[in-house]
Amino acid sequence: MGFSSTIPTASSSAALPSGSWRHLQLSTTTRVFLLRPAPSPAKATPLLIPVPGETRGRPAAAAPFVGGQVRFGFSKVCSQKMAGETAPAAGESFGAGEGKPELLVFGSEEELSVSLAKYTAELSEKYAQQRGAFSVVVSGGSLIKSLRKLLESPYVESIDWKKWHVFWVDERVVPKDHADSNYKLAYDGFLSKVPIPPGQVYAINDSLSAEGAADDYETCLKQLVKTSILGFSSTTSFPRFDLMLLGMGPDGHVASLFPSHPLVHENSRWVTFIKDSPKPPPERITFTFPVINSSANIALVATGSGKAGPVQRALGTGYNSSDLLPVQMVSLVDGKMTWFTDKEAASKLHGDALL
Ligand SMILES: O=C(O)[C@H](O)[C@@H](O)[C@H](O)[C@H](O)COP(=O)(O)O
Repeated sequence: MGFSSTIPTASSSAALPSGSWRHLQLSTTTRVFLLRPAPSPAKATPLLIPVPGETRGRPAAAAPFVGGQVRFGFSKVCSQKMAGETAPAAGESFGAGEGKPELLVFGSEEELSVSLAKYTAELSEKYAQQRGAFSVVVSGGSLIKSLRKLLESPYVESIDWKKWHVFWVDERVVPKDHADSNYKLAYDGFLSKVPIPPGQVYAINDSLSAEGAADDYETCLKQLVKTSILGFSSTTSFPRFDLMLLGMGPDGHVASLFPSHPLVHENSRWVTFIKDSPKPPPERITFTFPVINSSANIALVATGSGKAGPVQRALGTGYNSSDLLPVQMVSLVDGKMTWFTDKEAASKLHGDALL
């Protein structure tokens, strides 16, 4: 795997197949929710969608989601729908549509990883055919382990890995072979096991300072936009990645954008740096919110009880304070956000009626 010094040429585009949620394999322990478009990044009201065949739905009145209505019912209990909306037949797409975040709650991290692989593979196919390239952003942390099912059949042999272009939403400013390196984490656990061309794996230049590495990475992204490897949002004038696979810290940080840190307000740079990260190591580079929020798709993966607080802040009601957690500032301008959670991470959202 190498640095991003070689800028690949743009590939040709092709017809776009429709990717959708209708192919998701949802277990009986998995629940799917749609979230109303948030009026502000702080507030989104989840709406229950029972899995087709599910019969244990709960009445809307029992839902701790304030204002939450059962949107589509597949059982007698969950039979309400939003005024003016048409319920799909059981088994039909759950597609939330652009702008509506979707919350998936899995019975286990294992089930989550199966679904995350399918979701990623479908987007890979979609963008490889549509644009001839698939731009994927990863974070560090447990996310990499959650991608493990992509390394198994049928995905490992069916995904067109040669179309993948891999980026980091944040990176620690350490050598690439350092134990703290997010590149090393991803390489050891994922990238070394799939045939993505090395020139399409965009690690930071680890010979530079934090400032220099951020500048270098931003320059790299700008070159890739010029060659159409990366999309560009004419709405926001920031790059538009096909998919960001993001983790979230127990403090609600995403990327290296930490609570109450001024970097969360950076609105002109594509890539910036931090030298006082509250989570070690202190020196990092990070994508900025305008870049994150210009994405076409974000999968925000949060598992375990340690994430329950920020999940509640992000998705529960009544948490639209002026002091937003970074995760509350993830708000796609024109894209689709999907939360992949387990029941522990979602536990503060709904009490025992759901789990
Ligand atoms: O560079 C980093 O420190 C990571 O990218 C970090 O932002 C991580 O993604 C979250 O802290 C979630 O990590 P876990 O999923 O391991 O909790």
